[in-house]
Amino acid sequence: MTTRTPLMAGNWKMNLNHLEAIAHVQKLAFALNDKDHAAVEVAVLPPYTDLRSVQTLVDGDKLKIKYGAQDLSAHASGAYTGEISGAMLAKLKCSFVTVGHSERRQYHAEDEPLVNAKVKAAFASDLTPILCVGEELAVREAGDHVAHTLAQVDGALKDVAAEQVSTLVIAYEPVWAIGTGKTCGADDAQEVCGAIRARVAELYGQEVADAVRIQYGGSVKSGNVAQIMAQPDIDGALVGGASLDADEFVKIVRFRDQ
Ligand SMILES: O=C(CO)COP(=O)(O)O
Repeated sequence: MTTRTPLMAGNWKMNLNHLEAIAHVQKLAFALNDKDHAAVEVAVLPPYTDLRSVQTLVDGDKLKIKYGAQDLSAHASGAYTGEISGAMLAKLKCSFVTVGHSERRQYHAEDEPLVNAKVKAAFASDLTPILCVGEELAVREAGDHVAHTLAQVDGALKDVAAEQVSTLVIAYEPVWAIGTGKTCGADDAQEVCGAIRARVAELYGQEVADAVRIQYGGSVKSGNVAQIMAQPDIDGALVGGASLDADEFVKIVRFRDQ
């Protein structure tokens, strides 16, 4: 059985300008110690306009905090006004990029083929995609949440090579639990995360499935993170609102103390 390093990632969404980003990452850097970094990989996912400032700070002070973007273009370069390529993010030394977040699927009509193309674009630039999947409330109420989420995994990973998948992060984010204060029960989150790992094993073999990190996302806070992290198939959290409060995010990183 592979030991997977937990990944706590803060998805800032459309919050914090570049000056606020610097202050926020400085606070995190001041609070986090070597023991925290040895136990947990910590990442922030700021808006694009903050990335250069975050890179300068992380590089300059040799911080162990990783960072990445919230989206990328499916295209490598060219006439795609407003888009940002994987190569541009790699040049800024981003480690991660979220792909297929439910807010992109919902407000920007991102469908499975586009999410699949973005996963491939991320890998092509040596970025680790954090592939977001999860069902809406009506789907859960109909009892179709596992099938729905696995279909999203299948679609996103179409024609992606096994060596790449073993480095992937998959975030299970039930849409009804995002920003609502309603957390998915730890058992319910484990049900889906376990099913995702089983699906990766079916598609790519057990070794790949054991290596893939699966996060839970949706109203994660210091008060519920320990229960979530106690689940065998949950290897971290993708944190929205609570990641904007540095003290709270540090407590989430220290989930073992909560
Ligand atoms: O969407 C999320 C992270 O990507 C979750 O957001 P909240 O933690 O604010 O519910």
